[in-house]
Amino acid sequence: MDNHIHGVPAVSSKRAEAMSALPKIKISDPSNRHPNLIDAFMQSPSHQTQPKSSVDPVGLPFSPQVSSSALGPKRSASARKPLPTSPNRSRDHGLRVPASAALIHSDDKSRERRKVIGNYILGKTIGAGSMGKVKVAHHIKTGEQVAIKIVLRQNPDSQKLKATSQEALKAAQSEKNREIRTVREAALSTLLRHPYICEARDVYITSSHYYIAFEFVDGGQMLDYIISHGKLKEKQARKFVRQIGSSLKYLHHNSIVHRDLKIENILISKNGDIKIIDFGLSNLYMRQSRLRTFCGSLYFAAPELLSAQPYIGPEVDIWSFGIVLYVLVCGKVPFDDQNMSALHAKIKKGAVEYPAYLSGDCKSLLSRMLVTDPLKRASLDEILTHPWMNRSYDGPPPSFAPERLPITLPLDQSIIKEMNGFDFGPPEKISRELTKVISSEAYQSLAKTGFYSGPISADKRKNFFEFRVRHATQDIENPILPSLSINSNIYDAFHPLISIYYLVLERQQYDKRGSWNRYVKTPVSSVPSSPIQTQSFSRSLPPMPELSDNRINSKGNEPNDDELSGITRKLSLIRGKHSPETQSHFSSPSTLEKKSSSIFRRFSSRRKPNRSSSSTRSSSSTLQISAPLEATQSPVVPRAKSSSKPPISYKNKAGNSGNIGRSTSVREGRYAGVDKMLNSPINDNTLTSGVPPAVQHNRLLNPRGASLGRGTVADATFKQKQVLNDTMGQSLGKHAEAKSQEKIDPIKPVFLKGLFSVSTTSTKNTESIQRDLIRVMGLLDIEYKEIKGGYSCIYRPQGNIPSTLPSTPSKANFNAPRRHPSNGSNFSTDSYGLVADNAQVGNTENLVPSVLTFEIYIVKVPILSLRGVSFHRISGNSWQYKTLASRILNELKL
Ligand SMILES: Nc1ncnc2c1ncn2[C@@H]1O[C@H](COP(=O)(O)OP(=O)(O)OP(=O)(O)O)[C@@H](O)[C@H]1O
Repeated sequence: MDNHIHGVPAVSSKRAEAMSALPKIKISDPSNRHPNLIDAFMQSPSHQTQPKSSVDPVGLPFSPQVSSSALGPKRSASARKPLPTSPNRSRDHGLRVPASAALIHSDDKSRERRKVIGNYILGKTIGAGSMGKVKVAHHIKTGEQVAIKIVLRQNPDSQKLKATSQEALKAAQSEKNREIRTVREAALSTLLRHPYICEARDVYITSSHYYIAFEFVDGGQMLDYIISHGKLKEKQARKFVRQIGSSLKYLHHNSIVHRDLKIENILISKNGDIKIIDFGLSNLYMRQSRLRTFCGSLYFAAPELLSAQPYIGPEVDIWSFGIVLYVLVCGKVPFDDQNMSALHAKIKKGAVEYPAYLSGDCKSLLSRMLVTDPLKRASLDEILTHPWMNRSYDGPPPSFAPERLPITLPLDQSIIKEMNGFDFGPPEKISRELTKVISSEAYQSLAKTGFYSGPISADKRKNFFEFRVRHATQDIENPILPSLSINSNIYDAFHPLISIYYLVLERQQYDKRGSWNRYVKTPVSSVPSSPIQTQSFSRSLPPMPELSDNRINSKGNEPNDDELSGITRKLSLIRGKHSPETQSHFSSPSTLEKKSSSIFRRFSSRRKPNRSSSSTRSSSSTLQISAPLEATQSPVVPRAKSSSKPPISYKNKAGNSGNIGRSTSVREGRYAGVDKMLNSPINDNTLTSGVPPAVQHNRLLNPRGASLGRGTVADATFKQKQVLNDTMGQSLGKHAEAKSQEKIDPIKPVFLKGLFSVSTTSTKNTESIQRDLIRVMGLLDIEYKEIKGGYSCIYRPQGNIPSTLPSTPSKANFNAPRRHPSNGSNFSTDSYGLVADNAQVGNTENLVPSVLTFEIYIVKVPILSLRGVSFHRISGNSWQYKTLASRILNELKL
């Protein structure tokens, strides 16, 4: 077993020196492990224009004397969606950033000291997962809001690397794998262009962290949506489901499998469309090959993953898609149990209960998706053409894949050079392999016989089939999925190298033209006689530490990664440019969905005025939540206790139990191993490596909420406190001081596209809702403090959260997962494999539920004279959170 971490030299001693040498993206060591990255930046316009001290990307103070001209490299023009500086705009997460960079520098007071990463000023934490934290940030120049995912890098000085124990090796491997995933996520997210997929704007790498800046999706999480609405009407769900289907079609078409599709990874944009996030577990697939990383989130994981059966890829997304559909239309997961092994068994058995209210078509579709045998499970095409999917629509959702022409030789080396981050190896190797694929009989014969997107003729089918079968007999130990055995389109996941070649080419073309011709899908009927002409763009990648050889084998019992090429990994960095034209495309993807059954129509059709005039956002409606409270930082507010306990500040509580749990994904989960480990005792020593505090907490305390994220964190408690502090956005040192009701500002208009249901809106006035909220938070022992527009909350469960009180039946049509408080047991949660690696199943009563952090906003719907509450989860187990939010709604009696 190779436990050496390649290409990761020590950096700490030269960090300060390098900081002053590199102006914008400071790589800590001149002999850094990312020479390509350094080169790229040194050659970039940003380097030439920026004074040395302008920005410290690793969180050092923003230098006030920097001139505005030094702000942000021109080429990193991630300003597709410049935001107004209106104080009325939607949740700003506690950070005010003027659109003019000069404003930022006009004041050299210490209060201007902010954390800056590249072109972005970091704000508060808006999410936390197994990979790390996600913070809101604003572009220094444009004010554009982004969400920056921050992932810890492996510390080359880590003692773990020198240790020889199995546990240390495992931990080191785990960190390494986390890095690989991060790089892959960055590489993919910067290449993908789809209206329903969250796109990365920039990637920054420092000696200690990765920072991936994503477009900010500000309509909330689908999970919150479900909490607000309960289950959705099928018509409403259809819109979302079609969008998810469209995204998957695009991904699979490009040889990409998401592998972590779940309700938490679906966000809603301001204009009411979905955005899929979190490509941390995604990978490239090949029809002739099998993936062997058994990862995902347990509730959403396909049965074959639990049995550690190698898989092609798309089929596991389809299962997860089925679970998501079920959650949307039923308001609960189809397989649930507090006992881990029982839950595994249920998923593997796949017996789904369909509520009587589901339509026949919906049941029919679900029953084709939630098929335990992947060979019999519906293909994506079958799903997308299913009658339920197309009711009231003209046809299946489009993939939004751009028009493509066949690739011809010689290859464009500028593209090859940019095909980094996917473990393809050096350019020469990529070139060699790709040439082989293109020269293959199968590819050539398809190229000659034409390119078709519709049903294929028997002859063509035969060609394809023969090709597949030939390869199958050589490479595949399992039968090929019928739905994947035949290509109906040469561009459809023919080979990962081809897919990435196209994606890079399209990115280059986009960068060159500033437009993205993705919506014109014209069947190509001829083969070009010359190579595809391309323009290069900068996509420089630092080298990635090589994977060690201790990959999982097909038995699923070793750390592993997918094996597509098995060659040296390269880090990837893309600095994509984005143009307004693209934004205009993306601002209204729904226009392509001709008969969208928008659940938002109710509001959007009525209201157009009164939006922030400076807004350049294209959304047809604007979510504007303004503070009922003072805009300045408010002191920590005690619970308005109805109980006799004294108010407790965050600080007091965080010091005791600042653990954040969250339902997360199994980063390298081995569900097969899970089964084996079900009776293993918890071993703390194996848990902490490199995993964010939330995850560590989950690992320690929450068998089903844990994640197999990687990395090292030596002092979990400290980090947990840090996360809490960050999460809460201000220091925790102050004692609580109740705010009087008079301090509440009138709520400014909020315009929400259907984000409310009867359960979350009310004709009550603001003060009344606030009073109720404080009462309920006190009742439920929820710590809170006032923030702009609402409350920032921490819940540290002492026991279970009853989903309802007998006396207060839920108004929300919400079916929380069963969490029985009896016998003092705690929740078990919604995740996932690692847990089982460390937990004693059948002993769930010993598990401690995770801490939940979330926000509650009081909002106003002006035309309807309604007020309401809106939830936003920051961290903690999704289903516990869902239960708690439901309970709050019940008690509020809006
Ligand atoms: N682009 C975005 N816009 C707004 N919020 C985001 C964005 N990306 C992530 N978030 C928030 O951060 C949370 C964590 O993000 P993400 O799922 O990517 O992290 P993770 O560490 O990979 O999580 P997990 O362990 O569940 O896989 C999300 O649930 C969401 O609330």
